[in-house]
Amino acid sequence: MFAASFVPAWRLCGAGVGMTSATRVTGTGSGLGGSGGSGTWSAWKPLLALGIAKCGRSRGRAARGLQALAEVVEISAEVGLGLVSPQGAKAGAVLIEEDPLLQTSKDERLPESAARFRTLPQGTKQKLLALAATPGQAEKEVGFSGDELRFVRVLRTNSVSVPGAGGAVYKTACRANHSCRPNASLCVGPDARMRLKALRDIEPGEDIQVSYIGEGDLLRPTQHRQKQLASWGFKCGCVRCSGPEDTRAFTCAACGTGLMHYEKSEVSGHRWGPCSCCQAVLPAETLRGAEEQWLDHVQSLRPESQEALAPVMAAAMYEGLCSSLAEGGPTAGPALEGHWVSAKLARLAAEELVRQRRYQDHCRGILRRPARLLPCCAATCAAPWGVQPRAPRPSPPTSRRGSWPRRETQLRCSWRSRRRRRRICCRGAGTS
Ligand SMILES: C[S@@+](CC[C@H](N)C(=O)[O-])C[C@H]1O[C@@H](n2cnc3c(N)ncnc32)[C@H](O)[C@@H]1O
Repeated sequence: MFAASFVPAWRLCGAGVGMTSATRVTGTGSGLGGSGGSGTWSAWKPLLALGIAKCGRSRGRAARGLQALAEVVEISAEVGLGLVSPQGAKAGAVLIEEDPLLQTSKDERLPESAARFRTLPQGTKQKLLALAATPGQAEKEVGFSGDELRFVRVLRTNSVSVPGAGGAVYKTACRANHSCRPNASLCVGPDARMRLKALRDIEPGEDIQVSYIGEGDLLRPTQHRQKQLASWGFKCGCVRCSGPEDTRAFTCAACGTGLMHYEKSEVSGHRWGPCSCCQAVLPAETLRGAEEQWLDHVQSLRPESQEALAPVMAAAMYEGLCSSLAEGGPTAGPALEGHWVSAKLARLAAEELVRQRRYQDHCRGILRRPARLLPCCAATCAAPWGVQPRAPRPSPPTSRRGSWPRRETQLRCSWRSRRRRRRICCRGAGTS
């Protein structure tokens, strides 16, 4: 069905530093040549200066002569246009608030969308056609030409999924470019109104970047993320994609405390590096085998028949992982704060704990792990389960035996002993 494939679901995700941008022409409207990579710029100058000024709550700002929180600027010939924050913003600030130019329904097919496009007012058509349009699979574009072909491509490139409905396209928010460490997030309500929110403090002049892929994918290794992004027709060069791999670290089986990071190198090939603590090197096959085993475990949580059970099983697996890492042993495991498998298990486990309406404090502890792995997740990780990241802690237990449930106590103990061992190890390394 068309709707499932075209809505690229720019899902919500977290913060971090953005991609560096090259040339920047801050938008007063006159500076753009035709090199944005997306076509009909000349018909479309006013967008450049609009920033937040035309969107909902920002009307007041514009009237008071305040600067926009987000402006559309030219980033580079390759990237095209993008959003920038001229005066910076605090975490949680709404940078843009706007209604869609066009909404599509859930099971709508391309010909139906194209038919609807034909009936739109000329002004709306122009605004839609001015958005970026990545060529897609030729077979899906058969039968379209001219403006309709461009419109179909605009839909594919810019459509944002609306909860419980189909997709929607926005005039300004759709100018946000992607980063695997985004600093902003697209939040769309069931009414399709878009709020682009800062996930962390944004510096004046910094690019505003969102993630086009879901949080689950965002936690996964570079190669996986690049594959997901291929349909937008660019190779992501963000700090995470061009820097060291941050989601495939294993704990060292030799010392039980250090980490072995997966190193990306086009020249010498990809490999796991030596232990950060004892410098031991493990054969690549050992680590690959261990990783595949854990991937199988996670895959086994997938089948729909067991969907309801998945969080329960994940909680048990996560608990097992925590204790095996705490105990050390002959097999290395995916690091709690450095491997996407642990992060995924942690999130599913937290889901289960929230479902049980127990272990709220413990659950926040678990959620902090993927958040540390990818700090941008801190805000959004908690949201789906209604856990407020900054909710007050419950009063401490009177005695460990007394009020804390057994599982909680066990996990806390194993984490604590692991932390203690790491401290000892680091002290040892420092003095030798
Ligand atoms: C939704 S549009 C974003 C706005 C677009 N840059 C424009 O000029 O309107 C998505 C397109 O922007 C470009 N893009 C987004 N993020 C990018 C990135 N990190 N690196 C290179 N190109 C990117 C790609 O061409 C992608 O298909």
